Parts: sequence; structure tokens; C-alpha cells
Amino acid sequence: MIFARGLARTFRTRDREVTAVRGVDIDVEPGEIVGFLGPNGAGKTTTLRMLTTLLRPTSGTATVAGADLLTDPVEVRRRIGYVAQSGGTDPNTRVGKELVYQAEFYGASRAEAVRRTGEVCSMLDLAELTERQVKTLSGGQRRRMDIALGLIHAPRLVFLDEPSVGLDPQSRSTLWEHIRRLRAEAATTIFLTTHYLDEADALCDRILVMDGGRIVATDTPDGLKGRYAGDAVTFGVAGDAEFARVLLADHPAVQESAVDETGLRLTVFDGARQLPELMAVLNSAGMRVVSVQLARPTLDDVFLTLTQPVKGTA
Ligand SMILES: Nc1ncnc2c1ncn2[C@@H]1O[C@H](COP(=O)(O)OP(=O)(O)OP(=O)(O)O)[C@@H](O)[C@H]1O
Repeated sequence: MIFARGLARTFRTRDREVTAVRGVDIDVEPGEIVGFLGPNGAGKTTTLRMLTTLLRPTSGTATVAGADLLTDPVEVRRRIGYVAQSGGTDPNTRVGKELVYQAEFYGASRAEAVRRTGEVCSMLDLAELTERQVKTLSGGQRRRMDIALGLIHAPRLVFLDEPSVGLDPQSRSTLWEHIRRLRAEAATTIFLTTHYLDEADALCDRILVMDGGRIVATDTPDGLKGRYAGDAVTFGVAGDAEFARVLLADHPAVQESAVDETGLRLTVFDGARQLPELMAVLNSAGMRVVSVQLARPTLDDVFLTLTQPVKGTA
């Protein structure tokens, strides 16, 4: 659904050149929900704007929803939906009217526009709100309306730029349900940017992590956790914990080791699988293990492992 190779963008300011995106390859399969993560200034928005035809790449090629980004941007635009961070909808207009207008803008007849408005409203639980003025909607309802606008022409691929920013936890989880439903019921492919690692974890089949204009990792949320941030394993031992540490510190799966008041603390890649062997090493040296704890890493751990703070930014 997205096939991009070497996509790059440089901006020229008055006194210097800023390379925002340094040649990225992106592959997204039909029906996937893919999350785009990265610290401020990583190049996410610039990449999204290139993929949605709003910004011309300095170099590289891409096919988006089956159309060529460089030679056929008009067709790309017809085939995709783009939901920006804050909608520019007139606050006084009514929800249903705005959706019908948007469908007509994409070339639908009035009857077709009304039918399509009914469909998206039912999918996003907006059917009760079509007569409401936009300014009376709650934050969560407003975001759902923005998404409905992005879906009105039934695109096969939709880009969501930070979909749940500013929403309370309840509205966020409702929105996530709706995003999952879009994929389940309409087989829509979804490419979203987010700063919330829990959102990426809850929603995405795959995550691309961007840093310094490059994609530094691509994997499933669990794959990233397994690969880039080891599991925390804590052994309580009867006897000398430092001796236990020395026994295990050089084991190939052990990344870090330390002793504190809770016992021997290890960072272990693929901890659940390694645990029996680590215990066997201790047992065969005569150490008795009295307790074991295994904690999986969070995406925050992965994110901090993979991304570097940019100098000069907070
Ligand atoms: N029009 C522009 N002119 C000059 N520099 C720009 C322009 N747009 C973006 N940049 C620079 O390109 C880099 C990447 O910016 P971009 O907005 O793509 O990052 P981002 O990952 O979306 O960040 P955020 O999470 O803060 O939205 C930054 O250093 C930014 O200052």
C-alpha cells in the first residue's frame, strides 16, 4: 500500500540547509495499522507530508495506494485520506452537512454523499450527532468527525497525524476502538504518527521508529521490546549475590548485571526463554534461588534505547 525508496527532503533556510529526512524506505502492506514514532524534530511530519503529496521530496521514489507519488500526485490524493492534527472545519457548521459537503467535494452525487455520510457516521458512532454544530462536540467526538471527513471518499489508505492528542484516557480508548473497527469493517490501511508509546502498543501491528531523519527500527511492538530492550530478571539467592552475579555476567544473553538489596538484577534478552538456563547455572554452582521476577520492557524503554536526544532541543 506504501512502497517508498530513498525518500529525502532538505529545506533551505536563509543561512543553512536542514536535512529533515535522509532517505527512508517504507513498506506498508494492505490492511496494516502502522505507527510512526520518533522524538520532536525526527522528521515524521515531513515524511507524512511527502507521502500525502503536500511536500515534494528532494529525492527518492514512492508508490502510495497504487499511484506514483511523483508523476501522479493527483491520483494519490484521490485514493488516500489525510486527517491532520487540527481540523479547519467551520465551528458553526453542522456535522452531517459538513460530511455531505466533503463527499460532494470528492465528486459524489448528493444521494451518494448522503449514503456515504450515513456509513461513516455509523462506523464512528456519530449518527446521533449529525445535527449538532461542530463547536458543540466534545474533544473525542470532534476527533471522530475529523476522521470521518478523512474517510468520506472511502480511501483504502488513511494517514492520521497524532489522532488522540489532547484527549482524556476514556476518549482515547474509545477512539482506538474506532480505529480498530475501521480496519476490521472497511479493511482500511492506517498509517499514524503518535508520541504516545502506549497508543502505538495498543493499536499498531508494526512500528517504525524515526530519529534524526532516518528510520532506526521497524518491527512489531513485541518484536521491538524483545530486540531492543532486555527483560528485567531479578533473582533472590540464598548466599553471596555477588558470586551469583559473577557466574552469570558473561552469559551471552545477559546484557547487564548488578546486585542490590532485592538480589541479583539482570537485563536479559528474551528473558522468559533464558530463565531455565540461568537458573541451572546458579544451581549447578550450588546457589539456591529463593525468588525469581521477570518484567517485560515497555515501549518507553525501547524508545529511549533507540533514540538520542537532539542537541539544543528540550
Ligand atoms: N519548512 C521548513 N523549513 C526549515 N526546516 C524545517 C521545515 N520543516 C521542518 N523543518 C526541520 O526539519 C526537521 C524535521 O521536522 P519534522 O517536523 O518533520 O519533525 P517531526 O518528527 O514531525 O517533529 P514533531 O514530533 O515535533 O512534530 C526539524 O529539524 C525541523 O526544524
